[in-house]
Amino acid sequence: MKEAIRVKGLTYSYPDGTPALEDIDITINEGERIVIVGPNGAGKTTLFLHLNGTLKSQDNTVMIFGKNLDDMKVEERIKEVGIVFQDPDDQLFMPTIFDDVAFGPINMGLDEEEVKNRVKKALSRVGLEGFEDRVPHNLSYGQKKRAALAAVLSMEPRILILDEPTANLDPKSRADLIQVINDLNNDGITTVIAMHDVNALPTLSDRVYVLNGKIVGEGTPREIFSNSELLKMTHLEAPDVFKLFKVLTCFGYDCDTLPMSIDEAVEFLTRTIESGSGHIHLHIHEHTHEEVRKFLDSYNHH
Ligand SMILES: Nc1ncnc2c1ncn2[C@@H]1O[C@H](COP(=O)(O)OP(=O)(O)OP(=O)(O)O)[C@@H](O)[C@H]1O
Repeated sequence: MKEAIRVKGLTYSYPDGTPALEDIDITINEGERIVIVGPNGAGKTTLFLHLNGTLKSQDNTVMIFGKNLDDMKVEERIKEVGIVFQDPDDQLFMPTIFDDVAFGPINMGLDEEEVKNRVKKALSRVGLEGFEDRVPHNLSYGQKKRAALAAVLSMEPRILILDEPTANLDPKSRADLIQVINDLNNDGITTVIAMHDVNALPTLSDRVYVLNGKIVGEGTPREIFSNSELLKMTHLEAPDVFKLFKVLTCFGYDCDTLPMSIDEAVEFLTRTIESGSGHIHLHIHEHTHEEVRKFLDSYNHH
């Protein structure tokens, strides 16, 4: 498997002396879906700015598809790594959506026909067909988020980095955007996402890095959310579904199979019911109120 991103020993402090990253080691393979979680100020944005070369690192600290990022020209970098920032207003600054989505391809020196094709394709990928002449400022927040994604997709990067893609979206827009991101990943794009939304996290990641200035944890979503020490240390919460099922079934059930998302919960319940043996037995009543209380408290204190 090809390595898409390798970060080795990345340490960074801002010019005013604020330390942001310490000795970061990360390896991401092509096609992986990675989520980076961590509290506010953990260094997620700073890390992302190193991954597209906006912030400079030492030689060979950041390798993109085996090449030292600092040796790559801007045109080469934007073909490999696209970043969608948290606030779409940071990315939409032209008079029309067409201009915004065409901006990257034009700067890549593509001809007019190819620019038009790319804009059309990118807008269609995010469900904004026909939005070419719209004024970015007048779009809804959810539409702006999708337009900002289209403005990056039009450069057809092999690695897509998204900072808080699901923040402040209504449930339908959130689900739609998750689908778009997963479709892009299915087409082979490596996705690296920073998010606080732990409920959406399992639907967007194969592997998680927990960042808190340093990398303090790495593993599958299940490994991360089963590690209560790590959750406590980083003030992270497990997804609601996982917490709920843990409370309902942990007493006597195999915690390794507990669902982490609504989809997994539906699958889990269907499987359990169909298996016949399957009484989703609420063992809670067999335990004292005090035990259950303690269990819930251990979560609430994160
Ligand atoms: N331009 C800057 N100058 C000085 N310090 C900065 C600058 N940008 C960020 N920092 C500091 O670097 C640290 C990491 O910030 P960063 O924005 O990377 O965290 P984050 O994980 O993205 O946070 P959030 O979840 O709130 O978006 C913080 O202490 C922050 O105050």
